[in-house]
Amino acid sequence: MADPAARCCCLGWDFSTQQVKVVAVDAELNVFYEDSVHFDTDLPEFGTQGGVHVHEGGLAVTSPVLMWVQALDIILEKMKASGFGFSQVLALSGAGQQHGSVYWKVGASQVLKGLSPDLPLHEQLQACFSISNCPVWMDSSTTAQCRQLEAAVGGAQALSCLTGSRAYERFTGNQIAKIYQQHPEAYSHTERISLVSSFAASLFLGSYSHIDYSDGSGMNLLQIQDKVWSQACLDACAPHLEKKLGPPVPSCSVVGAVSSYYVQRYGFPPGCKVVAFTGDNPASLAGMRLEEGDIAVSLGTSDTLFLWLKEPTPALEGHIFCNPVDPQQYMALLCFKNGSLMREKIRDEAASCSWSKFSEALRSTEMGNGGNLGFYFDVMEITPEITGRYRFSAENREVSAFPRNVEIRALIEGQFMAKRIHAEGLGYRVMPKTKILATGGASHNRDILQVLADVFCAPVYVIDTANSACVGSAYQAFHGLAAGAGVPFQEVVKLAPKPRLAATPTPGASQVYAALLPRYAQLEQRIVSQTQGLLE
Ligand SMILES: O=C(CO)[C@@H](O)[C@H](O)CF
Repeated sequence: MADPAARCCCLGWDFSTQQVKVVAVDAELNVFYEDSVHFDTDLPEFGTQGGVHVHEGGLAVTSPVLMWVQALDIILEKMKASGFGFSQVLALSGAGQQHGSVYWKVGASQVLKGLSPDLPLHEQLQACFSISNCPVWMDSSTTAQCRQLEAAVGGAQALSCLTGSRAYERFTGNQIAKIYQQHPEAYSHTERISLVSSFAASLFLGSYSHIDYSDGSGMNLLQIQDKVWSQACLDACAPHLEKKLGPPVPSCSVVGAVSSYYVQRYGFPPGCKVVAFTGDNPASLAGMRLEEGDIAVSLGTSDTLFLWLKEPTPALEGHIFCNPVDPQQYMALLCFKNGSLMREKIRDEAASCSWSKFSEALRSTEMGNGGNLGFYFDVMEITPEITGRYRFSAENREVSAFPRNVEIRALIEGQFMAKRIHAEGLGYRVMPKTKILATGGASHNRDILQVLADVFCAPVYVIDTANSACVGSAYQAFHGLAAGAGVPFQEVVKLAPKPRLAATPTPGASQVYAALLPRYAQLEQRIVSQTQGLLE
């Protein structure tokens, strides 16, 4: 790492599920410093596993808010000990795990405002939270509250049209409703409710930071078209909620400057700006520098799609958020649970546990797989809700098995056709300038990427997203400094390292999949209907 002591820079923070991470990015958009604090190993006194506590019954999942505070103390002390040049920091921004919520006790704002630079944060904020263990995105204990919210606004689709998603257990409005119902005292002693992102920004500001439009879209409370809280949703969750949330702001807003605590204790410049923090996924979209028409595919345990949308079509699956880098546009997330574990199972069954044999099978079978289509959901799929394996011949006749090589291609073509069909269901359209950015384990397999390029008929680039939320936050900090002059995000980040081209569409791919995609969609709907017992 180059000398971190004397380079003008912006900091990007990520308060994620398992750690707090920071990167420093210089004016040429090079990352020259990074550090992290892992909750389980660096703060063992909190007794978390994977940064969380899973409570009895496995539905309620929380994290101790003071663990997050103390992690910030530790990482700042590590940076100080390494001689980091805090005086060169022009601005900072950050990300937080989405949907989690923090409950500031009445009077906490005065403590935040008057922090003594002689003491660490966690010693001074001990009594500032009305809820010590914050619900996080892994919580699924609010099904009743989800049904109540949907009923209050006219149903699941109505809620999706209003807030970008139907009700989900992890979404913050439902979590707040549960706390109001089960801990009314704590709720009444709460003067401010933050997301993890705006909580982290508040620590730097020394006052309550606003919730940004993008992370606020993950609450089932924000009207994503008008960018204001939905009074119907607020009222359905808990009383006086608008006052406790404060007004939402655009994600590239400068929300203030670091408090004197950071100037005196660490040497930050008094004018160091704080740009609104946002959710980890919106920050990752910024870090990947997605543009209109692009799609990012994270090929991991679950496969996650990040979409840039101009005109969203809210649905009963997936999530539409306000776009973090262009307030007039949107982004969407689609999660496919049967990702790499499904690919590994078929590799073991049909390619003798060998990725090279798996790749050989893809190279030795034609695009379109002779019209054979497969659906492989060994765990209950999210998008859509199906489980089981289904195979169909070119004549749409269900068959019990495919030859090994056909099975392998049917899995990969099916996974990617599903992604394209459901992305288009949310309003996504492949455009002439579309780039597909691939990341995650399977993005190292060029033959898998070739199928992705063919199904989408678009070039596939590979990027390293290890620090995408942090790097995206640092880019947002630079963008917040420039946005005052109306400089668009893409202009601010044009010097950033470029992704590497990995695959381009095979000639004729467009015709092959134009024929297969509607068949795949019809067969998928047939399976959904059968699964839901709607067919006799
Ligand atoms: O729940 C999620 C998105 O909706 C997760 O990706 C969390 O943001 C992870 F922190």
